[in-house]
Amino acid sequence: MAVGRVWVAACACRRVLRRAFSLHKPHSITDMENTLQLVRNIIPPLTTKKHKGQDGRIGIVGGCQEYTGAPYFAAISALKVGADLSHVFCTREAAPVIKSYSPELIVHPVLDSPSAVRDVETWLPRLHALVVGPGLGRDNVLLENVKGILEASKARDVPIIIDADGLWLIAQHPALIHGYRKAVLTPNHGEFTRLSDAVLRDLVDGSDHREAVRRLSQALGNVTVVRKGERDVMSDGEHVLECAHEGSSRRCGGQGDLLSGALGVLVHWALHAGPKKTNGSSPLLLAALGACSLTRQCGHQAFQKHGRSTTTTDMIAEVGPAFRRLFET
Ligand SMILES: NC(=O)C1=CN([C@@H]2O[C@H](COP(=O)(O)OP(=O)(O)OC[C@H]3O[C@@H](n4cnc5c(N)ncnc54)[C@H](OP(=O)(O)O)[C@@H]3O)[C@@H](O)[C@H]2O)[C@@H](O)CC1
Ligand SMILES: Nc1ncnc2c1ncn2[C@@H]1O[C@H](COP(=O)(O)OP(=O)(O)OP(=O)(O)O)[C@@H](O)[C@H]1O
Ligand SMILES: [Mg+2]
Repeated sequence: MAVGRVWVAACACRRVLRRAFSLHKPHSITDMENTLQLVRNIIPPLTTKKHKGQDGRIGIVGGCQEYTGAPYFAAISALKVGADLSHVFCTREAAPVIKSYSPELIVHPVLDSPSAVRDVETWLPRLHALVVGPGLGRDNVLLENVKGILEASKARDVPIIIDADGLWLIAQHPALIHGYRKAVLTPNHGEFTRLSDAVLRDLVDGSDHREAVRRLSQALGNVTVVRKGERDVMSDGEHVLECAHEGSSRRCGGQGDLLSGALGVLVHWALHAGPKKTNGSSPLLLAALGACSLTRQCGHQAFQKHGRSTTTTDMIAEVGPAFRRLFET
């Protein structure tokens, strides 16, 4: 009986997934199933043989006077997805606020200090991925420090996810990330337009999202780009994946922050899994597909319970069940 129930749940989930994902070229359903199986492959098993930190130490660079929620959402989402430790590097005055949201986060009040780059650099050898931008703001002193943090992270080969105001910085200085193959950019509609205007010489047909994302990725030297929206479209300049997994009709703030934190962990897992597990597919694209589908599944489940009052906090409460439904059934 129990086995039967599990099998039905798995089948129902597969049916949803078949409808929800498509590859750029007309690949078969089996190809899509295989792509999702590859996402499942990168998830590390839970065993008693590991030490704290092994499944992910993620850093979030962001958090200033105006925005304390965004870095919190990203950092707590990384933990809920399965990272062991989540660090937030924010300004001095944002730190006590972020700490007060959760005792589970490690919060460094360094981002507006003259020694910001050095302070973050000392942590870099211990971090598996860095998420740059949620709640960063656009203060020039902070952005200068973030430039230094990006250079230091690249020099150490640390995977970098860039979101929100981090993308504002990239639109001003695309060379900061150009050609770095361990970078993922996660623009929303406005951020994508700003980046395209800054980077592409000639206009792209705005209605062809897949081609627009592929071209932006290519122009940035094949960094992976995830364009969030009604459908999420992601590309490494060569391959294009699309995620239209059922989400919610609520557009409350913070959902992109959840996605960026989740992506930080999945990028680490995908790179750590190695080419045998990913079967030659781009690890960053697989991680992106996983993070998009998970965020949307969280939205779907939260919306079923809370309807119009759904907020990002409700979605974060769904990370565990959503993860199980998508990847562990
Ligand atoms: N609780 C917190 O602390 C949170 C803090 N956050 C932090 O806030 C900071 C700024 O982030 P942001 O996303 O508001 O940036 P920004 O570029 O000003 O975008 C707004 C512009 O884009 C447009 N626009 C957006 N989407 C669109 C769409 N689908 N379709 C069409 N237009 C669209 C929109 O257009 P409008 O509706 O105004 O005409 C507007 O012009 C950043 O640090 C972030 O992390 C957030 O993470 C939320 C939770
Ligand atoms: N119109 C839509 N329909 C369904 N899902 C959407 C829609 N727009 C965005 N999403 C989903 O919401 C999540 C966040 O995307 P969104 O565009 O809201 O990011 P954002 O603007 O950066 O969010 P944030 O408020 O955190 O900054 C993504 O998983 C995306 O798939
Ligand atoms: Mg955002």
